[in-house]
Amino acid sequence: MKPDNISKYRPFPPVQLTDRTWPDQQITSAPIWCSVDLRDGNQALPQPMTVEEKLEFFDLLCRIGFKQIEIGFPSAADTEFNFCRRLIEENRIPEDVTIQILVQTREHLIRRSFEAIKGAKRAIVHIYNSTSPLQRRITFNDASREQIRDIAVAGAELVKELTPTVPETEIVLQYSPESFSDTELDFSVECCNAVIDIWQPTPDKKMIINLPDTVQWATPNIHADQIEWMCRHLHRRDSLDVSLHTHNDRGTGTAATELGLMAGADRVEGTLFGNGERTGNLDIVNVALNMNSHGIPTGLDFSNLADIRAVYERVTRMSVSERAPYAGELVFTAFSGSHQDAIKKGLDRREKEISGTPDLAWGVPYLTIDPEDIGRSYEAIIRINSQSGKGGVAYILDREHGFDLPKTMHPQVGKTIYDLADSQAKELDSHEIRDAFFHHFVNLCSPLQLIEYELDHLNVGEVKCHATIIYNGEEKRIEGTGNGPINSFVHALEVEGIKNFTLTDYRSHAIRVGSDSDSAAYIQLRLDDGSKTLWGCGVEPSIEMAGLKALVSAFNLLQE
Ligand SMILES: CC(=O)SCCNC(=O)CCNC(=O)[C@H](O)C(C)(C)COP(=O)(O)OP(=O)(O)OC[C@H]1O[C@@H](n2cnc3c(N)ncnc32)[C@H](O)[C@@H]1OP(=O)(O)O
Ligand SMILES: CC(C)C(=O)C(=O)O
Ligand SMILES: [Mg+2]
Repeated sequence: MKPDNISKYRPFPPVQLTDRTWPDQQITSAPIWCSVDLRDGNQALPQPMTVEEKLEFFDLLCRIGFKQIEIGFPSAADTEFNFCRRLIEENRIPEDVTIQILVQTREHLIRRSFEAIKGAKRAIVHIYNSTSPLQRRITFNDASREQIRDIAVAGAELVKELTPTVPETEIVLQYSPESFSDTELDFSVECCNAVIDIWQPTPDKKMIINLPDTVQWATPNIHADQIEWMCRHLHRRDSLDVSLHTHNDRGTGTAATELGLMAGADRVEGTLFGNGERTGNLDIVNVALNMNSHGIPTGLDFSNLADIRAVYERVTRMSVSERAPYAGELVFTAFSGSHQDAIKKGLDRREKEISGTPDLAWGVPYLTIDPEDIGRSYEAIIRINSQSGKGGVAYILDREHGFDLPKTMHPQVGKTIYDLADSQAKELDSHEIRDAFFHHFVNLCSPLQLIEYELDHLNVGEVKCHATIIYNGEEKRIEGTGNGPINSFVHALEVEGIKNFTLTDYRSHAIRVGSDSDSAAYIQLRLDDGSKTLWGCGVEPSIEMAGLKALVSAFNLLQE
């Protein structure tokens, strides 16, 4: 921001609430959720959804588990009205779902809204008028508090009068002092209480008071103070569902909602992935999965978040940011080595500990939830670039290709792969990593190549190996004896005068992924002068041949 322009902004005044209790509260259960995707989300789209797209989105919201869905502003336009009619006339609203419609507290719009909901089994009629000093002064031309309260009262009375005109519909009433976030609290409560006094809700027939953070002017703690203050001063608190509706102007929609719940709210309005006016509405996916991550069930099913996101992106023509919590492309991806190392260790440890303890507490560094719980896979967790470490490379080779590299081989392979990523200045995908691993470590054949070998079993624990090799371009037959195939082959090389190493470690296993008939063997050799110790790998259908090829690979690497 231009420094000279700072002086035109003012701090937001704190709420006088010294005995606030919300900081000590914990969220222990889910609120009532209401999706406003089809209204607040839709009204903020450069190209609003068509009726067909809204129908598809409505079905998606029902599948996710929303029981309250604001379907639009039917009095605003024919498309909105017709959408409402189609839902009702085509019987598309599930028994346990209540539609909600929004309307300004203006007579002709309220009347039209009642026409829109005719025939619905249940509907929330949501009326609003703006209440803040800024809106009173600017939008309503210096209207007084009384004039604004009278708009709310007139709207509430008209809704009360029209309710009997739709006897087949169970009407739930909702009032929002729009721009609540910068309205004086005593005036917000005056408007709300005036409406409550007209509608006279009871604990058995509650109404909804929605307190919108229409524009976020203040920090989330102030929002929480406002909600706690309202909960203390609203009439008939036990007959109300107090509802939150945060936007995200300061990037704190989620925080404001979570603190608002701690402050006593019962209900949350928001949208999938935070679509909505300006910086958006509250992202319900975010808040609901945050709750799940603390073990709180929410009634919303995001177990296949990728499919939900795909429908959302197609019908809204918006996109989910790569860093969006839970849903973003990169949020379960660790690029840096220390993260990769910790995640691999965490997942490995969990795999070992989980048997017999299916509800073992989740505890993997850097991952707040198990990606599998929202339909994302472990394969995508770690990606490799020049910032990656040995742990990540080993993880990919293990999880995606079935190579369980010996621990002391990790630094050698990791360095080779991330040097490659660095030199190519790009991220390597899992197949490129496998290819690079094969190119640099597996079945190497220069300067030494093993063409074939046979074994004669001489005595117990003694074998003779006959092998055909090519060494420095020259084909030779060699022979040696030992206590096993590798040992006898090493002696054959010794007899030929091309052994300049000591075998220091050996490991083999069947490959778990892909070509499952193959075995992998790893051999570590140390040069006789002690200057190098390196691992090589062999991959073959026969475990014996894999071992010999691993030895040849390590030998070749020592000669570089
Ligand atoms: C924060 C939110 O998201 S609120 C929801 C906002 N969403 C929408 O408005 C989407 C749908 N709305 C629309 O399409 C249109 O606004 C309509 C069709 C509903 C109404 O259209 P119009 O009446 O032609 O225009 P518009 O909305 O600009 O009306 C402004 C007038 O209504 C008045 N007004 C606005 N809200 C209210 C209210 N709740 N009660 C009484 N008057 C109101 C304004 O003061 C203004 O009055 P003025 O003309 O005397 O200055
Ligand atoms: C209509 C109201 C609830 C609204 O969308 C807002 O204030 O943001
Ligand atoms: Mg809004």
